[in-house]
Amino acid sequence: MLRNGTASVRNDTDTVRGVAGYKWRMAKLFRAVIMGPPGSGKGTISERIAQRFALTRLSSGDFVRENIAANTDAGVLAKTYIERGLLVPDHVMTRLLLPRLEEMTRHSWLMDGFPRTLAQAKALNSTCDLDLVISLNIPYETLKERLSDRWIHPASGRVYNMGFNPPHVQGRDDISGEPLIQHDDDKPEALVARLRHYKDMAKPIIDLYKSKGILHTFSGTETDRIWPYINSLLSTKIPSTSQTDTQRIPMP
Ligand SMILES: Nc1nc2c(ncn2[C@H]2C[C@H](O)[C@@H](COP(=O)(O)OP(=O)(O)OP(=O)(O)O)O2)c(=O)[nH]1
Ligand SMILES: Nc1ncnc2c1ncn2[C@@H]1O[C@H](COP(=O)(O)OP(=O)(O)O)[C@@H](O)[C@H]1O
Repeated sequence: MLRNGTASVRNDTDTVRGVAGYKWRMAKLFRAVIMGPPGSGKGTISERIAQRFALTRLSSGDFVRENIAANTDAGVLAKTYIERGLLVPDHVMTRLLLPRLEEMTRHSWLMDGFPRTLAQAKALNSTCDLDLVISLNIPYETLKERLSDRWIHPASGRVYNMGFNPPHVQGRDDISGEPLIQHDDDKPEALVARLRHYKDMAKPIIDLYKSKGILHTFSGTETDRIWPYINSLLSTKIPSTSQTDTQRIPMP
């Protein structure tokens, strides 16, 4: 259920009476979060989930970049932190993200990159009821190998790995043909600190979702081997019409 003042849609099957006396059944919506350390495959798996289950894929990093590009107040503020390699403060992130989620009353979605702190998890919790949280548990050595081989198309956020999913033309984005770049913080020396930071921040969030009974953890070294488990879990959880907002059906 989205719980802001204006938007309010039950996050379960609901019926409303429409014009001309039809009853409409609101299809059940599905809201999920994917968590994991840097390089754990959140982006790669989110993309697969979004395609397979027709969910809207949301990325906090994309929201931040959009706001920076559009010069919104929150974007201008966020930029000052990102330029210093810092996380954006909780109150700025929630100001950026929660109104967008509240607009998505008719969509099923999967969020990548938020919440990253317990305060964010609590703010999200007060806005909507999550159905499921996926947590990826990937060994450090695997993360190190993957990230040292990761190339990004900065404008779109498309991600490549020279072994796993290389671009068609080396060093170039498949869609735009623009050059790919490597992030400094994907280098091994920065990675140890990033992973430690992730563990510290994620633990209370994971505990929270565990206590709510919505946490599902997947461990392994290869996305292709983890994916079938995620796929079969979601197949049991996501209604086939997840993206449909309403269906007109005869009701007794
Ligand atoms: N070799 C190998 N590479 C993989 C596998 N799964 C994903 N990758 C690659 C794609 C990327 O280059 C890199 C990291 O994957 P993602 O960008 O999907 O990870 P994530 O979104 O968690 O990272 P982030 O939080 O954005 O730093 O590893 C795999 O099973 N094997
Ligand atoms: N939930 C969040 N809390 C705080 N800052 C965030 C959050 N999500 C994104 N950001 C900011 O936006 C930047 C880009 O995010 P993202 O694309 O997820 O990249 P990365 O995985 O490299 O951190 C982050 O480095 C951080 O400064």
